Amino acid sequence: MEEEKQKSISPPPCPSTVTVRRNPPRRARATPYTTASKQNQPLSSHDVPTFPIDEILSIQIPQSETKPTVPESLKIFLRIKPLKSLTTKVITTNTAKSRPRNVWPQNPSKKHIAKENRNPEIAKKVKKKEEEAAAACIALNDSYSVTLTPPQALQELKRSKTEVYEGFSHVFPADCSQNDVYDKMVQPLLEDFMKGKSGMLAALGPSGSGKTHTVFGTLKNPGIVPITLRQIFKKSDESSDASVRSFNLSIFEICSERRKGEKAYDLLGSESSELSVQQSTIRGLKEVPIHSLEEAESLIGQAMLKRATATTNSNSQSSRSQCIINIRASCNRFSNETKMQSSDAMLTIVDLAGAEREKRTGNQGERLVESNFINNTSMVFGQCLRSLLEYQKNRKRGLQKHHQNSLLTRYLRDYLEGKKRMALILTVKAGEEDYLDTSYLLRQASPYMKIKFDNTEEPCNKRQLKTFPRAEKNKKIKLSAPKNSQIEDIFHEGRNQIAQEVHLQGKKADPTDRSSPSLEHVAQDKNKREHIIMRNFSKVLWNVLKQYNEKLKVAEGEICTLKDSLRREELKSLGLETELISLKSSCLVESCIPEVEAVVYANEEVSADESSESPVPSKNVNDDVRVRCHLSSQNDAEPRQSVNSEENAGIPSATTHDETVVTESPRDQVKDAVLVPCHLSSQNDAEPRQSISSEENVGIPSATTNVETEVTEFPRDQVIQNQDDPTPSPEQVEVSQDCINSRMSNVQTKSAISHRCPDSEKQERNRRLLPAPSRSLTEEMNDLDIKDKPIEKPQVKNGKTRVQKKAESTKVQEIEVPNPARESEPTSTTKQRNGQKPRRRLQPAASVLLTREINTLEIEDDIAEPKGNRGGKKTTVSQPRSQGSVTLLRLLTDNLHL
Ligand SMILES: Nc1ncnc2c1ncn2[C@@H]1O[C@H](COP(=O)(O)OP(=O)(O)OP(=O)(O)O)[C@@H](O)[C@H]1O
Repeated sequence: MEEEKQKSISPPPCPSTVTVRRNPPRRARATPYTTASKQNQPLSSHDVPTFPIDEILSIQIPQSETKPTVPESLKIFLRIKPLKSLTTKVITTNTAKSRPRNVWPQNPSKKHIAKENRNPEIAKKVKKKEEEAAAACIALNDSYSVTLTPPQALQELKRSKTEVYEGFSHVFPADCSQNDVYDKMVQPLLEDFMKGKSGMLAALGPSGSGKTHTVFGTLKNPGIVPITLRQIFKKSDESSDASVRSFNLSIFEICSERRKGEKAYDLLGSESSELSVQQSTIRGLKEVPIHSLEEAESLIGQAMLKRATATTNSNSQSSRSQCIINIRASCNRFSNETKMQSSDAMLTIVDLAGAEREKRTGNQGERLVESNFINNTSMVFGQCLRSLLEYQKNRKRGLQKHHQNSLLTRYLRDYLEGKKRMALILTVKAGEEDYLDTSYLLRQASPYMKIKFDNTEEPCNKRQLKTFPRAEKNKKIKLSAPKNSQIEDIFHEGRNQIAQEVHLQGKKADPTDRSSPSLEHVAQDKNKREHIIMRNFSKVLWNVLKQYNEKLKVAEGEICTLKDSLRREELKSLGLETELISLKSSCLVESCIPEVEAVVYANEEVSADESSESPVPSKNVNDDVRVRCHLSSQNDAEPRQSVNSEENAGIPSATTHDETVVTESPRDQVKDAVLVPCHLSSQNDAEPRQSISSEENVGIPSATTNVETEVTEFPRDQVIQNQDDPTPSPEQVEVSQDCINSRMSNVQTKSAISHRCPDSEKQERNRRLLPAPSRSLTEEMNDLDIKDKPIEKPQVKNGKTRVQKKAESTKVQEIEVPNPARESEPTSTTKQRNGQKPRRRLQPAASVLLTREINTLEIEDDIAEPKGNRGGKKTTVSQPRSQGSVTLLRLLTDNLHL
């Protein structure tokens, strides 16, 4: 039990090997398609679906919904100044106290109210004034219209009548507050300004109508500028990305100096901060960043103290200049919350100097000049708006460039040309004495209500185009999925560029709008653009693939046709080659035909001679072609002579060696004499019968031919001597048996070549045996060969080798007719061809033998009787002597004078 407890308590034994897998293998997530295929059955290669290119191409891309941009009309607000009596009372009071100039507007109404409360008489007077004011020339119909009623005096004169002016964006009654004005008029502009849209607000009205009061207000009753700044910082505090937005404030005025024209002064700069003006550009304007409301209010109070004012009959602090306040908002980076892009926006508020009449103001001198400048500026401003209105009614007329007539209008050119949003607030006085001023203003400004403004912030001039590089960026955008980082980068780049331009130009108080479209809109456009691009790209790619497929098919067809043509050409080439070979062979044959024909002709001749007369040597024993050709040539020339000579040469030899045979049968002797060489060769060779035809005496001519050839090689002197002297010399008569044997061995060797000849007739001849009496003839021939030996052998050998080479090359047995045979022709044959008679070369040597032989012959015997087989090999015994042989013998006998 204790052991079991110990085991249970003790930890399990450590295994011998531990495998620790630090990074388990990961598998790809199953896609819906793979899961579906796994559920059904394994996917085979044939089940792979095709790429749904058709479906992709059939997708209809929704067209981008282009919202029609509704042009916004120029907003004109009307604010009615409170009671005239109050103002006059205030004026009188102020004149009495001589209020200092350029002091922050105070709230004198409360002071007067307090005084009124303390003095009941004053209160009564005020009520009377109010009653008079109630009978003012202008009456509020509703929030959008007023009724202007001329004074009674004017009505009686029928110079004017009651008029109703309607269509205002809002009409602020006399008892409205500054906040009401802000809420109705400034709030929409401020919202757009915070989104990056610029705007402009201008106050118009006669002098003392409350323009400055509406714009700036007082400490206790601040105007739209302090309220706007307050709202700006309030919104910035509420927003989480307030740190990324910064505001700058710039204030300057345009006034007129005698003989100097219009001048611009920076109200936030030093004392003598005059600004340089070039066309519509004001350089050197100080732009002060504002970080809090207090800082902004302080700057505004500072600017108001610097503004040029003067006391007139209409206004104790009449503004003598056009004052422009610019609030520029700049964004440091992209804000995800507000979706605002990092572009600057400018909110411009203009406090115009009130047009004034000389009679009412009583200005003289310099003030009158100022009044003219003010009136002129107001007039130009009005002309610009009227021109814009007329241009929008009829664009064919073109936009009149009245803005060039004043610095203010040049500066506000974009607004006055309807390119940017702006709003106007008309301040009027309601007293009867102010009827003319009010009527003039309403008549002038009421048509402005029809002016339209495009609600787009796209710039139109070149200067502002530089601040919007978005269009160029879209061209360079990559075809990839949109990413926030990319968008941020793009907007950062645009912001940097804008910041750079602002650094270069914005510091010079250029109030032009640098607004940009929102980020959301840009992202949607980008997505749509990429989608369209990808769709078009896929279509183009598909078409290209189709075209390549068609080209591939065409190329394959061309390849097939080329292959067929190549086969045909190969067949043609083969046919041509075979034809060429046949032509070559035929040419060879034709080249050999004459010789062959010569051989055939010679054979025919020989056979004819054989059949007619005697066994003329038609075939050479040696089968030497050279010899045969030689024979043929001889036959062509004088075949009979050569044959006869040969026969003559052979006959005595037989008689010489075998006298007994001759005595027995001269015919046989003659015949045997002809067959002597063959017989001799048979003695020397073991197979003479196979190569020599005894019937046709083939071996004899060869022997004789050889002899003849050898004889032709004799020196001419010797031949001539032989011819002249028929008696053979002892040297000629001496015949060496050994030489004869060697000669015959050569003959037999040569005959071996002829074994290749398939001629059956030749073979038949070779089977025959040579006659026995030919031994004597061979002895005679050997005598001749002795002297010719050193000369004859090389020729024979040459002939043999040539024949062999030719036989090996052509392998035509019957056509073994080389030309070298002719080359090696003896001079005698050449002479024969030339028509000369062949020499009887053997005559001198054979004549001796013939005389011996012929003496023993019985010429009268026509047919030689066989004398028996000498040596047992004579097969031609029974052959009768031909008629030719007999004739030959007779001729020999006659010629030899036997
Ligand atoms: N709505 C108003 N409520 C009370 N007081 C007003 C109002 N409008 C103007 N005033 C007073 O009228 C006087 C003249 O006003 P303001 O100076 O604003 O006129 P203006 O149009 O600017 O004249 P100018 O063109 O000569 O500068 C100021 O003292 C101002 O306090």
